[in-house]
Amino acid sequence: MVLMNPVISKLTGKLVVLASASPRRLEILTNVGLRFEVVPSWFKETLDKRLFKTPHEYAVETAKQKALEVAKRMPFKHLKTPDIVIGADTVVTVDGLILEKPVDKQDAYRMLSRLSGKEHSVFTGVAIILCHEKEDTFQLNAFIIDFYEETKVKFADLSDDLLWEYINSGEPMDKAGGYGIQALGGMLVEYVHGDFLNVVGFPLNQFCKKLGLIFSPPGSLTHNSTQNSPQGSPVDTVPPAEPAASSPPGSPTHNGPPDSQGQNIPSASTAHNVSTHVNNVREHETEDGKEKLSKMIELMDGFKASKVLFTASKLRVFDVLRSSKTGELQAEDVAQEIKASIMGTERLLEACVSLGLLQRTGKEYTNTAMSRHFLLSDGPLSLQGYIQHCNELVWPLFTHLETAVREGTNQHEKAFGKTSNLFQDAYYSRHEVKLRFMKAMHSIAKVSGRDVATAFDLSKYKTACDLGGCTGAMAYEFAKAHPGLSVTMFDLPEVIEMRGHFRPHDADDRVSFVAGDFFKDELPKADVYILARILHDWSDEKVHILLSKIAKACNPGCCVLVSEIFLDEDRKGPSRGLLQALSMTEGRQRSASEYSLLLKSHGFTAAQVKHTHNLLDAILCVTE
Ligand SMILES: Cc1cn([C@@H]2O[C@H](COP(=O)(O)OP(=O)(O)OP(=O)(O)O)[C@@H](O)[C@H]2O)c(=O)[nH]c1=O
Repeated sequence: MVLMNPVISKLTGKLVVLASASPRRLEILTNVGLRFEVVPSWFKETLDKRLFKTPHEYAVETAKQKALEVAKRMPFKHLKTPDIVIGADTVVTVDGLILEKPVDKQDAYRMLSRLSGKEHSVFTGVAIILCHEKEDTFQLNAFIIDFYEETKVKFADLSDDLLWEYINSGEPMDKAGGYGIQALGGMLVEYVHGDFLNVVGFPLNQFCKKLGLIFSPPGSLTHNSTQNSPQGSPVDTVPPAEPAASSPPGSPTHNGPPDSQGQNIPSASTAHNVSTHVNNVREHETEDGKEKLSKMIELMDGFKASKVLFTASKLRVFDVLRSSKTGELQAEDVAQEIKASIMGTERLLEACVSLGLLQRTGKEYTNTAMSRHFLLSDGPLSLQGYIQHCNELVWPLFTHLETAVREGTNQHEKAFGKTSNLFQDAYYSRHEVKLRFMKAMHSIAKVSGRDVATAFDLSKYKTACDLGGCTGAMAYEFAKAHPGLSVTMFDLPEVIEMRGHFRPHDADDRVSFVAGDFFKDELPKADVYILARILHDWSDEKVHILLSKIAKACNPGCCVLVSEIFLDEDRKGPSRGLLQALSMTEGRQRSASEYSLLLKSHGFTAAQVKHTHNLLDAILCVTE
């Protein structure tokens, strides 16, 4: 590729990391020839907006925290230190409000109807972190350059019918303000003043100018950066910290953004959209011991945090808060609603605040954006089914972990008094247990389904069969993502019987249901066989039986899409997969190459592997 911008070529040979899951940012930067890795940030976008004087300060601070989280995590978790980490955050502002990504369709409607007929601003805050690790330490020196860009956009007057048609297209859901100017959303726009790509998610022009300033000849920022900032201030030193997921705002190990109660005052950026400047993060002395201790404390307390999440979910705390008129309640009111003691409820709510699950202002508790996203029982991405499964099934199994390790067996019998293994066995014969299991699988499929369904280009295929597809949630995601695809969901008769509990809002007649046992019965004919969260449950022997049946059913050119948590090739992570393995019976967790080998022996060649950064990854293998 011809590099028109000489600055981009200056980055050759450097480990550049985009700390963003946004496919648009990836595309914009790839298009100009930048070589980089994508490591999506785990920083939760929960900064208290009220603490920022302007929307762009909020966007810049969020961008900075996203990038910092990745810069801190990489030396620890990826065992490599990036040279440059880029973070960004896009917000839409109208009527003094900051609009981020809608949590559901109603939210998208609220946003879009507010934007209708008006001019609004789109701000993207960007942080560029220049890092280098001090030799033989895990300390990271970091310089942060941040800036923002503003673009004005005017929407035409939009009828409700048009808005709903647009919302039902699914496009608004992962986009700030609930629209994508680069796609269908472009139809809503009357004019754009300013950088178009800034609206799409990344102000490329200003970014390249900033790089130009950073990588300009001697005397520039980077040349000074290992000693002093241009203002003569000390080098930023960022010790490695734990990921935001396990160290949410407000927790003891958290060292950056304000927590929900505003206890940590943010280092609110004074970023200006025309001048580059360097923010000084606190300088820390190396205190390796303290880092290790806080990691230990986090591990020791991990089970308490999980149980707080499970208990608050079981008591429906998040639903109760959502249902209140204003979305906020005091501890006494919550206690009354969940029929629990005031003191116990207050402690639970306070613990939830410390874990980033709730916010508290004065005495009023509200859900955080993360909880609204994943913890409302009727939300489109609700994890409540899986949380209930973890609480009722996985938790008891883990209380017997020591015996499981000593004996090398699954502890179902000890925990539940019955030998049980997967859906067919005695334990699962109870209706409510079956339903709970299906709800768990349903929520995983809902949350990961879109990423799995869009992981590969399947446009040349006409039919798919989702083997063991449980409630059909994944099958519907495939149908939604691929307009030319009909999907057959194949599962045990008792599963198919119960699918009535999970009827989708927008049923699609391209999805059909067939009852059968994939080990015993003939498989429906299809071009694509989907195995999502199936193979890990079975031994290699059983996997071979199933794959040979699929191979027989396949015509040349057909493919198998396996979706699982893929272990790293050295089996050192991700811990999510290795922790799950501890309560497994017959099955095992495997890496992408292990799956590819299993498939290869049945004539399927691994075509592509996709790490989705969601709950499940995916591999596509094609018949030779
Ligand atoms: C207005 C507008 C926004 N977007 C997307 O909205 C997301 C904003 O969210 P974010 O929080 O800044 O980023 P993210 O997607 O959550 O990714 P991450 O950086 O990992 O937080 C980004 O994707 C943008 O492209 C469009 O694609 N088109 C538009 O017209």
